[in-house]
Order: sequence, then C-alpha cells, then structure tokens
Amino acid sequence: MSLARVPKNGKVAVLGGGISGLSFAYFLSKLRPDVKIDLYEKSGRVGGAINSQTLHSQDSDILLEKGPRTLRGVSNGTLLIVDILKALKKENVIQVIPKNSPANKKYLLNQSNELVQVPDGIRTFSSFLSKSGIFTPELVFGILREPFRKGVKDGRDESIEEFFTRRFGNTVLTDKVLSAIMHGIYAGDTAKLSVNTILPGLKDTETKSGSVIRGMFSKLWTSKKKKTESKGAGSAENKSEFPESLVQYEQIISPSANLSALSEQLKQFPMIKLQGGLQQLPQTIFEELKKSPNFNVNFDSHITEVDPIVGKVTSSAHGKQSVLEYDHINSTIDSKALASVLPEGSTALNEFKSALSTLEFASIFLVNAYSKSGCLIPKGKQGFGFLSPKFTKKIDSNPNALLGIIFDSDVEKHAKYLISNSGEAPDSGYSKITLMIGGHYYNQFQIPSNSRNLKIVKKILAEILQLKVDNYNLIIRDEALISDKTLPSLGPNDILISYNLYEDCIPQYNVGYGLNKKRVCDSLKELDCKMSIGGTSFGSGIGVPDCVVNGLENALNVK
Ligand SMILES: C=Cc1c2[nH]c(c1C)Cc1[nH]c(c(CCC(=O)O)c1C)Cc1[nH]c(c(C)c1CCC(=O)O)Cc1[nH]c(c(C)c1C=C)C2
Repeated sequence: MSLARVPKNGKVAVLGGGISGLSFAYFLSKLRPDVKIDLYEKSGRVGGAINSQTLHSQDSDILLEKGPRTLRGVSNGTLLIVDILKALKKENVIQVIPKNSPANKKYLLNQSNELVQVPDGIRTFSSFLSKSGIFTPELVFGILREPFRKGVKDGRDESIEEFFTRRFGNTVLTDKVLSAIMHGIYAGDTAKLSVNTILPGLKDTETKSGSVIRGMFSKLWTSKKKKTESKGAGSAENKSEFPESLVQYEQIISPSANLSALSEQLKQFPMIKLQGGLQQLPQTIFEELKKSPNFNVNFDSHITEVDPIVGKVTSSAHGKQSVLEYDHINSTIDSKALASVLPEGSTALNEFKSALSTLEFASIFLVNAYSKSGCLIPKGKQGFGFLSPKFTKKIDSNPNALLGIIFDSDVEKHAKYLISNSGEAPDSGYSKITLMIGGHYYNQFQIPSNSRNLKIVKKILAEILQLKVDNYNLIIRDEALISDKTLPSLGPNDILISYNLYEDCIPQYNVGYGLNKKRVCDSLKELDCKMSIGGTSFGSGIGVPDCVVNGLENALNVK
C-alpha cells in the first residue's frame, strides 16, 4: 500500500519540533494550505538538536552552538535550506566559507598529540604521510595486493573495519584516518559502523570490479572519457540533475528557485553557516508556520500513546491530557521514543516496534570554551578543527574518548555573506572552540561523571592545545542546571567552559542497519497505517540537509 493523500481540510499531527518536523510541516503547509497541522514538541522551544544559545556578559554576547553549526555547501538539502531562507527574507544571514579559506583546513591528531593537516596539496600530502603514521610497509603492501584479492559479491553487510581488513589485509587506514572521520560524523566506531550504509560506493565498486583500487581507476577512466566525449559533441544532458522531490519543489512550491543556478553558485563554498547561529533556520521556519491559522504548536507536550492505525495521538501538557485523531501522523522523534509509545497490536505492529527499538545511539559530552584573549587555538593551526582517531583497536588508545574539536572562532572569522559583499568579519581576537567527547566510547564504558569529564577537558586543553591551564581562571557552567544566561565581565585570563551531556543523541548506523531500515519500512507498509517517519533514526541520513530533504519527501507523499 502507499500512504493515503490527506483529505481536503484534513488534520495532520507532527511529532517533534526539530528541523525534521518543522521542514515537513513547512512543505506540507505550502503544498496543502487547507490542511490543519498540530505540532507536538516535548520542550519549550523549536530546533531540537539545533540549539544556538547566547550568553551575555557586560561587554559582549557569546554565541554558543550546542549542536550542528555548519552545513555542507554542496547538497540537495542545502539548496532547499538556502532557497527557504531566501523565500522567507532571511538571505542576509547566510554566510559561506570559500574553497580556499583557511577555515577549511582540517587536522588529524597523531599519537604524539600533534595536529597534522589533512592534505589539500602535494606539500601537505607528503607531511601527512610522514606525520600521521599511516605510511607503513604494511599499508603499502596492502595497497599493492588489494587488486589481486578475491572480491566478495554476496552483498553481506560488514563493518568498515572488516571491509578494509578484508581488502587491504590490515587496519592502518581505518585506525589512523577513517576512524577519525567517522568520529566527526557519527561519533561512531569503524568496528561497528556498516560499510553498506555509510560507504555504499566502496562496496559497490568491489562488487562490480572485484577490487576497490581497480574499480576506482576504471571509474576515473570512464568519467574522463565521458567528459571528453560530451565536450566534443557539445551536448548538454537533458536529464535533471536533481531527484524527483527537488524537481517537484521547484515546480510546485518555489517556481522562481532556479536550483541549478544556486547549485552552481554553492559549488564554490564547501561550508555554510548562519549569522546568529544555525537556530535561525528552525526559528525562521517556525515564525512562517505561525502565520498560518491552520498551524498549531503544543510545547511541553509529552506523547503517551500513538496509534498509527487509527491515527490517534494521546499526549499530556501542563497536567492536561488530550486525545486527538488525525488523517496522518509524521513522526520525527527518535526511534526508541516512538517504539515506547506504540500500543501492543498485530504482528506487523509488533515487528515495526521491534525494528524501531533495535537502533543503537551514542551520547556526547559537549563543551564550548571561549577566551577573550584568543588563547585556545594553537598558533599556526587555524582551520575548521581536528579529529581524533581510534589509533588502535585497544579502547585505551584514546583514553580521553576525545572525538574532535571544532575551531568555531576560525570559521566565524572567515565567513563571508552570500548576498551582500560585507567581506570578512573583523578579527576581534577571541577564540572559541567546541570539544566533542564520548560517542561510541560511552557505549563501551560507563559515562564518566561531569566532574571526571571536566578533569579530562583540562587535560585535553593542556596536553593537546598546549594551554597552561593553571594560569587561567576557568568559569565553568553546567548549562542543564543554570538558566540565567548572564555572565560576569570576562578578562583576558578567563576561560568560559560551558558544558552539556547529550545522552543518546546520535543514531549509530551499525552493521545490520540497512536490513533493519527495510524491516521498519516493510512493516509500516504492511500496517496500512496513517504514519510516515522522518528524523535521523530512519530518515534520509544524519545531517541537517538530509532531514530537510526527508521532510520534503514525506510531505510530497501525502499532499
Ligand atoms: C567530533 C565530533 C563531531 C563533529 N561533528 C559531528 C560530530 C559527531 C557531527 C557531524 N559532522 C558532520 C555531520 C553530517 C552533516 C551533514 O551530512 O550534513 C554530522 C552529524 C559533517 C562532517 N564533519 C566532518 C566531516 C568530514 C563531515 C562530513 C562531510 C562534510 O560535511 O564536510 C569533520 C569534522 N567534524 C567535527 C570535526 C572537529 C571535524 C573535522 C575537523 C566535529
């Protein structure tokens, strides 16, 4: 069965006021202004994981991003986001980081606690090879042998680590490089993350060519040949470069979007941010939704039961219970939360519940640090930030469970406005960083207490960022406990440390995820019910742009 269209003047419930729920509500309200939309949000704010907070001191306002802060420039979701902000007259907050900006430099931590730049040219490539510890006879021998190793064609899922061990005979690349990249996207473990879900291109190449290296060379050759041929023929391909959902967006919702031109423009910018914080995105969408008489939001609302067959949502807010029936429910809450409010029922419903509950999550201890005198980022290491690899299979090879650190102030200082030509922001000498700690490590040992984690933070500042911590006065804030957003005036020797523990915040696309997602989709279809699901658990991916695309697809499916 496919999802039923919402009837004229029908009613739709959206569970979760994060970017996924808001995007779905926004697109549906544009496609079907007649439909009544009720949004249920458990907290008192919109945005979910996107959470920009401002602390006010006497002489400055300090913006702290507690969740995602930048967007990939080249992605379908970013095209939608930029077009939405333009349509809602917020294009003046869009900032971009050009390709050649120092803010694009990324570093990897090596085992001697040095930051080694990820190659962006020949000079950085040779220094990366020598300093990252990957240039070993083991790796060279592994690469030379790879084209002659037998390929496996059964499509069986395996971890990234298993795949690389099978193809290259060792884990040098995964331990020292890939594990870091996976820390920087999923906070996940290469020994568990699914190669079929996360790197499907690699698996595909092996299946088609029998070898990753041979397959890559053959792809390079074919694409070069295609380019020459199309140049010679002077032909432009007719097929749209965008998926059907974006084509429909341009046709129905935003006919003046010109996504092709926008896509060409954004290709120059690998990274996008919003002046005033990424929160501007959910907030702007929310302000637009609120203008509609057909939109209603229920804050502080706890969902106690969702019946996807009848379309019933039972919730309580401020001690009052409500039971309402809908023509459609779009759930964007995490899969565990959704499973916990589904009633017991048919085999298909139980199968749906069980598939939803299987997903693992990772938790993050997130610390924003700010110094007025700019002491936090090591000299000569400006850039986006650095990632810490696993180094080896042993859990104690990264005893601080550090995943990576973002150099927020470098990104802020090099951002340019997309629309106006206001140029680079003046350097006011401050530094601001975000430490990400924990992730998959917290699934292997107990999450340390906040005080233990703060000791780890000091150790990281001293040993990796080379800061003489004892010479500074640390102003420490547990943001979950402090509601007052004012700060004392900060001096040059003060360092603000603002921390939060986010439990179970990032879904882990581990081995078996693909099959499990299929179980979720199949059982949902079999239920013949009134529910679609979005969010990061079983939506289109983990990034903000993925959530927006997923919101559009779900809205188009019921329009
Ligand atoms: C250190 C931990 C983390 C850092 N970012 C995240 C974590 C867990 C979360 C995250 N980062 C990315 C995404 C996906 C976004 C999307 O698809 O839109 C998520 C959820 C993007 C990303 N970050 C890095 C890479 C290589 C990527 C993927 C490609 C891209 O968007 O360019 C690198 C990176 N992340 C962090 C650091 C410190 C870092 C590199 C220095 C922090």
